[in-house]
Amino acid sequence: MSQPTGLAEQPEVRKGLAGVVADVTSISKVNPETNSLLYRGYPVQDLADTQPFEAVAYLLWHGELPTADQLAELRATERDHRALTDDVRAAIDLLPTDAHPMDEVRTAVSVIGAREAAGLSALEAGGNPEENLARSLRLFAALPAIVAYGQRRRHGQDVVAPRDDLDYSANFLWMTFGTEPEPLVVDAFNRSMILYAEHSFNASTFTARVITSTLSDLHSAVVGAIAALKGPLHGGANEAVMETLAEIGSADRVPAWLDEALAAKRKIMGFGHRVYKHGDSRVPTMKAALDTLVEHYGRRDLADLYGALESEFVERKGIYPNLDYPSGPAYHLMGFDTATFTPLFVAARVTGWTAHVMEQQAANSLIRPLSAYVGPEERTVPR
Ligand SMILES: CC(=O)SCCNC(=O)CCNC(=O)[C@H](O)C(C)(C)COP(=O)(O)OP(=O)(O)OC[C@H]1O[C@@H](n2cnc3c(N)ncnc32)[C@H](O)[C@@H]1OP(=O)(O)O
Ligand SMILES: O=C([O-])CC(=O)C(=O)O
Repeated sequence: MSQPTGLAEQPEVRKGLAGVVADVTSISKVNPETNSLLYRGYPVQDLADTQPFEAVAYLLWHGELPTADQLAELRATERDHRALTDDVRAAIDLLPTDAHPMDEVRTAVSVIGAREAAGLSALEAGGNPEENLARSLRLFAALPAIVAYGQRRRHGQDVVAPRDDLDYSANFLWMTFGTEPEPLVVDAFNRSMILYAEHSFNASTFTARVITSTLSDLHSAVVGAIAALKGPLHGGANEAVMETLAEIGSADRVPAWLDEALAAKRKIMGFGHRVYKHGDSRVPTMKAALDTLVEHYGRRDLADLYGALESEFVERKGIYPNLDYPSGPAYHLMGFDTATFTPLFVAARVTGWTAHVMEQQAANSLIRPLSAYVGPEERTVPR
């Protein structure tokens, strides 16, 4: 066996692209020093306090908040495309009922993409800015019915038709549970959608931009982004948080559980972040929404467990919760299955992903980094 190439001769490698600035963006600014997150210049917590999610989607796509007329127009189009279509339902129904809901959502977006690009060459499918804006809005409108049907199918329940008298968040909850949602729950859900909508060059968004950079189409980029988001180091953490809390069971068991988990070098899901090292800017807003739900549903036990794990882990490791930590239990209290949590993240993040797809298309350069080769030197093939 020939010797591997000497590492000493290699250029500097930034493992995981940590600290690498890959491009510019005007969509959001993550600032770990001030622990702030801006969407198009607006603090995310202020958007969560004041805006419906549809207005934030508009902001991410267009760069400005909508006027009343622009919001009404967006909402009218959203209503036109919110029902589960037959092709998507048939594709989901082909999957095992215990398929992971992220696989259902990924498949559903693939089906929509094939429908939208039917008859187009790969180059044509890339589309122009106007077509991609329209595709983004239709996909945003279609996702709630897909996520809601996924949860219902696992419980042997049929589709609930959308209601035109309800806005995006209330209708999402209606299609999932088939009951009129309470305003307090709608408000907490709306906040979670806004907080999850966008976060600069995270792994799934970067995946979408890599795919877009090859001149592939918007739906292909979103399918790739969904695949990246599924992983527990990224969006899949909100699901894993709930599993962790269920495994621990109660607040008094936290210290012993943590002793074992840390001795086994387990990652504690919902804690830590590649960019924020002193706390995630979105956590206080989502934690406040969780507190409201805890109060509403009378679940002090869950709040105690949540608080005990947070304070014990922060004290021992100095690693803080990320957005997935409060959103997991919040979605649980709203009545979502644990496996549905990451698809909810998809429904929110599709706004940020598609905004990045359009930004990438507007100033494209093929994303193709270099690698430092550490395999065998050139050698002769045995004959
Ligand atoms: C919406 C989102 O996507 S937010 C992220 C959601 N993901 C999670 O919650 C998964 C749990 N967290 C993690 O795995 C990490 O914190 C990540 C992947 C999010 C960030 O990772 P990185 O920036 O690469 O940091 P890295 O993994 O190198 O961690 C640095 C050190 O802190 C430790 N650490 C970081 N997070 C955790 C954690 N959640 N539990 C235990 N230890 C942790 C690492 O083991 C490492 O320790 P070491 O230096 O002794 O090896
Ligand atoms: O930014 C990241 O790396 C992960 C994250 O918090 C997100 O995508 O919301």
